[in-house]
Amino acid sequence: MLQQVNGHSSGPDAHGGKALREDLQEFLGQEAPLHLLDDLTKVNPVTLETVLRCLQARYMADTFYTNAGCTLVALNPFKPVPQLYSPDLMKEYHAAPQPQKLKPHIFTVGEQTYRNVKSLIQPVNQSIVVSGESGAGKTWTSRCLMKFYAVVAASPTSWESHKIAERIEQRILNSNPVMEAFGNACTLRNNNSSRFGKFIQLQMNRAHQMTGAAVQTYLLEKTRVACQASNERNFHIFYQICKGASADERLRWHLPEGAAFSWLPNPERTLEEDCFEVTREAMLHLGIGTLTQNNIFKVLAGLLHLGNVRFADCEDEAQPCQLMDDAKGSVRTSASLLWLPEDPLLETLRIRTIRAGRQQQVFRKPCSLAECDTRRDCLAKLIYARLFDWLVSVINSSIYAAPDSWTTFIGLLDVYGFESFPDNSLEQLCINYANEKLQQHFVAHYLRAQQEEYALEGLEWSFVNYQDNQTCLDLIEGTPISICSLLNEECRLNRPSSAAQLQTRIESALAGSPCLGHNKLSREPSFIVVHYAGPVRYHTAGLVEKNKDPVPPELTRLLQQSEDPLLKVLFPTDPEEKSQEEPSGKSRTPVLTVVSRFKASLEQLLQVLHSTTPHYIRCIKPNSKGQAQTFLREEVLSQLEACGLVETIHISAAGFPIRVSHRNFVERYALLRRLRPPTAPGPQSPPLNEGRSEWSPQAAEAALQPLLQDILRTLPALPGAAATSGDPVEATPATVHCGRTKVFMTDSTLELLERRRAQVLEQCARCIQAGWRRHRHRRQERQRQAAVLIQAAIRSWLTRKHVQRLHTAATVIKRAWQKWRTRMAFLASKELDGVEEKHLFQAPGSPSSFPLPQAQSWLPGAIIRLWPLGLVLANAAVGVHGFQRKLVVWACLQLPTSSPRSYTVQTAQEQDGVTSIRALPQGSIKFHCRKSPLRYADICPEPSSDSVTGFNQILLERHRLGHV
Ligand SMILES: Nc1ncnc2c1ncn2[C@@H]1O[C@H](COP(=O)(O)OP(=O)(O)OP(=O)(O)O)[C@@H](O)[C@H]1O
Repeated sequence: MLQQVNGHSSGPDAHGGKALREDLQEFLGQEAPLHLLDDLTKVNPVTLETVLRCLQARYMADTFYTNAGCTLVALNPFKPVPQLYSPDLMKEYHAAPQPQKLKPHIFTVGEQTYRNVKSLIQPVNQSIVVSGESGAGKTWTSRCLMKFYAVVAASPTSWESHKIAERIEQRILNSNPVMEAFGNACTLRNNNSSRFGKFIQLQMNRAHQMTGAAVQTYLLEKTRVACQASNERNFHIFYQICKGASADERLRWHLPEGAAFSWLPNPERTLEEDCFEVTREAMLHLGIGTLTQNNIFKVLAGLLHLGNVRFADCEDEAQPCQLMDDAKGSVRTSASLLWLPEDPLLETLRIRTIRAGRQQQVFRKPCSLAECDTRRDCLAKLIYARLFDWLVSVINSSIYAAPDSWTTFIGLLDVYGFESFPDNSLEQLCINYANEKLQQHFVAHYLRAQQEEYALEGLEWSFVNYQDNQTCLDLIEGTPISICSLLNEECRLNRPSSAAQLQTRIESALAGSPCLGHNKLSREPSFIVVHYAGPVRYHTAGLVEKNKDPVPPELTRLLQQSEDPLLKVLFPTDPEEKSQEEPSGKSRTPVLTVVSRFKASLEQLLQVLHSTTPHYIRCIKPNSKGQAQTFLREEVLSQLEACGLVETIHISAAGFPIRVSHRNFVERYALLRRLRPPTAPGPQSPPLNEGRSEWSPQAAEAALQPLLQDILRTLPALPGAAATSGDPVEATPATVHCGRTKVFMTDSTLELLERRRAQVLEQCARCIQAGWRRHRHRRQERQRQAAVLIQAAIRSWLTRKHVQRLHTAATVIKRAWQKWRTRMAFLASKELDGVEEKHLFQAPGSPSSFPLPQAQSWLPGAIIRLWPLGLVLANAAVGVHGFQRKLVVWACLQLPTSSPRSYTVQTAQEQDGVTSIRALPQGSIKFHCRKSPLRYADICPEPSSDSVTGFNQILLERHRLGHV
């Protein structure tokens, strides 16, 4: 059963078949919800058959994406699916708190990588490997992912940076139609097949905005320029020019309507990729102006005409091959379009120059017909390959970001899928070699590493057998002897060897390899390599030549003579290059073969991949005809087997795809200990850099253990949290395992841990906020108290100053009052003295004549007693005037009415005041009452019983009475 599960069984035995049928019957019971299973790991049991049924059910229900553990399986719908890639859906996945909870989609992978970059968990850089057969949808998927990043990684803060980001993204997206026009072609398997591998690095700045990109291409199938398989086409760009050029351009490029070109097969087929305008527009956006574009298209037209150059076989070997009659015009047109001199062009195509001897003597040897054709094809391939590389460099410089402007990247790898044709050659060997390498990377990343690590970490784990392709890789690229080394050796020795000889050499040198096979029935010399995806037979004919990819130096020299501005850029006169391109047979410099160049670029790519967190999208082609709603089980099955998907599902379902070192785990999740009930104090986190002098890995591990256990003890809290998410699988207790140096967990556990961590961080943030508010309140309170204190001190100081001023004023008043009183007393006494004297010497019979002793005895008392009352009454008698008033005053003063002449009262009510009272002795007493100008004169400073006081007091009272 296990063998079947892993797809290794050669044929089901009776018992296995019965068991499988039973399983299937059980499974059939669940068939109804089959299309609802988002993850193939939930299919039970995980067999090719059940996985296939699940995929088919989903495909028929128009559900094209399914998870397979850590991999996303993408089925090609072969029809436009509205809303499946809409910007709204992109935003929905981007905004989702947990995109994994949404339906499986390439946007889930895109969002996951984007969040990983943001989380800064090592390794920060991400890569997405999109693999699958030709036509399975790799390019489509990469394009959609680029659009996704263009939408989500473009939320810059300022308008200016928004514009810059938009421009960069637009350029990155514009690079697609240009590269597809020049690098894609219609093949038997895909109308828009990428004939090159592509790794795009989307570079992001600290704010996680896309600031630039870099494109690396691999192994362009340049032979297609000059040689196309039947029913296939040349690169799209040739058809675009021929169909889309204006009348004027046709004239300039010598492309009349309906012209036949031998390198332009099947021109009658019209594809949507033939849109010339789209390519021109995109080139313009990438900074390739109309002039340069026209130059490029002129050169391409020149290549088309070159393809029409035909030679006739010449019987005399000493003579160069003659041109066919109808080819003369083609040579002329081609030479003029490539801006090359016509005769040297023709001569270079037909005559070989050989340098030999110490003096490097030059010999000229006419080429055979086959050689002429090869040289012509080589010239075209050389120009096209350089043009493609130049375009990639222009695209790169257009989307380039300075190294200090980006910090992280997401890499998108779109490589040609595994290929197996009836006739396979060096191209297929390289492509399948690349796929083997990527498969190994995948295996190393997910399967082998996982299992080896489990064993190392002491985890009990029932291992799954997986197909290790190292033996196959050893056969292809191993040292000291492998297919690559043997091919390179042939090129280096430059010895003439037939296809059969090469086959024998490979078979004898690598006889011990289990992955090398031989088809004895085949008439053509070949060898078989048993790849992880199946055996492929490679023909040895032409293998060495293709590997050499020889460029006759005369061809390069010829192109260096061109006056064409573009060709001048593509073929600069560089002496170093010249010496490299002229390897003599005895040269010791290692020959740069196609295989060695490809191997080097592949190793570089794998280095980048190894330094990133990889994600895998396996594209599956439901049928080879490109029809919608057609699911051919056999074809899908072979693809599932080829990509080792079932093994992946099986191991991912039961394994722990997440592993974190103890140290990182403690660093990140130590705060979860806050979730523990406060009664049990746990161990304190040791400072991670403490005690460097005595530091040892073992000691550090030991120190981390209690902490780790403490954190893991908080995990019983997790099922509760899981329950809220509504997924009972998350509540499984055995989702975390603590190994010797690492903690292993499932995706769902990691998700829960992250959620809990976010909760704790939120609590912490709240705590900090509360603390800060408390602190701020306290500080404000202290400030308020201090202000009150200062205000009180100032007020007290001001009051004291005020009282002092009052005191000084009172003293001044007191002094003035005393002075005034003394003066008044003096004046009064003086006046009285004057009156008395006057009275004494007055004639008898005057109205106020009293006997002196009597007057002396009652007068002062009467004055003192009566004047206040008199004044009061005098002033109180409001409304009484004239004599009546006098009478009132007299009455009040109890003056003797019998002798009215003895006193005089002068009132002036109309002025609110008493002018004077004159009483007995006549004219002896006179009070001058006047309102005091002093503010405090109403207060008697030192009242004494016998002093005359209260003038002003009386006046004030009177005044108040007047107001009543
Ligand atoms: N998600 C999709 N929705 C609709 N059509 C799709 C989708 N994916 C792929 N296709 C269709 O399938 C065709 C082939 O896809 P694509 O060119 O991406 O394949 P590929 O794997 O890149 O092939 P190759 O390796 O030959 O370049 C596309 O031209 C398109 O018509």
